[in-house]
Amino acid sequence: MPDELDVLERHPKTAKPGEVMRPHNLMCFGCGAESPHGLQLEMYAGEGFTVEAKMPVEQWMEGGPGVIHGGILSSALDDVMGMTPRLLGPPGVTVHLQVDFLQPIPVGKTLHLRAEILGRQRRKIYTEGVAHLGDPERPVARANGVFVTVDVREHFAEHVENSAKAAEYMGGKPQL
Ligand SMILES: CCCCCCCCCCCCCCCC(=O)SCCNC(=O)CCNC(=O)[C@H](O)C(C)(C)COP(=O)(O)OP(=O)(O)OC[C@H]1O[C@@H](n2cnc3c(N)ncnc32)[C@H](O)[C@@H]1OP(=O)(O)O
Repeated sequence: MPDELDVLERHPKTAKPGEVMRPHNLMCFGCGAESPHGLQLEMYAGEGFTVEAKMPVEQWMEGGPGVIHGGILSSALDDVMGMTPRLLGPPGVTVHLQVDFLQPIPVGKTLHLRAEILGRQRRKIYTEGVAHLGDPERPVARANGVFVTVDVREHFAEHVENSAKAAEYMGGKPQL
């Protein structure tokens, strides 16, 4: 993370602490409530520059026998960290993701996910994510992500027709 950082300020219209945050997109693999094969994470704004979510570790998420697949865990951390730019204003897309897997995460447990903005410089938002199984003092994974804010209309213009929600997005009435 660079030394010279911008001042962080919560956007006046962002969710207040304890409120649910709108999904990136109803079909988002991480947070989309209509994504049929997705994680369907419900995210809550926390205090300061934080976002929280809980994810039951289900059988279909298995990687090694009885434990979560690392890619599923990475996706969940990516998406929770990826929600934090919304606390400041425009959404950001992941440009860098790093995950440390500290402990095996058993199927049947509930994963507690928390992301926090560490700093911002221009369009770059530096974040960290932590996962635990109920005891915040015993993290099972840690992550860092860098997100770059984008003008969503411009950024997705070339690809939005591939979305399952293309008609709504292109009709100018996105159901976010
Ligand atoms: C119509 C539809 C409505 C839909 C409404 C939905 C809205 C909701 C959307 C949100 C969705 C999120 C979903 C979850 C998170 C994903 O899953 S996102 C998916 C994976 N990520 C991607 O596809 C991003 C691919 N990358 C890109 O498209 C381009 O790299 C970007 C991000 C647009 C940046 O390109 P650019 O605009 O040309 O900017 P660029 O100057 O290259 O970089 C900007 C700054 O970032 C830095 N940077 C770039 N890459 C890196 C890197 N890898 N590491 C560190 N720094 C970097 C640059 O050095 C530069 O820094 P400064 O010059 O300011 O110091």
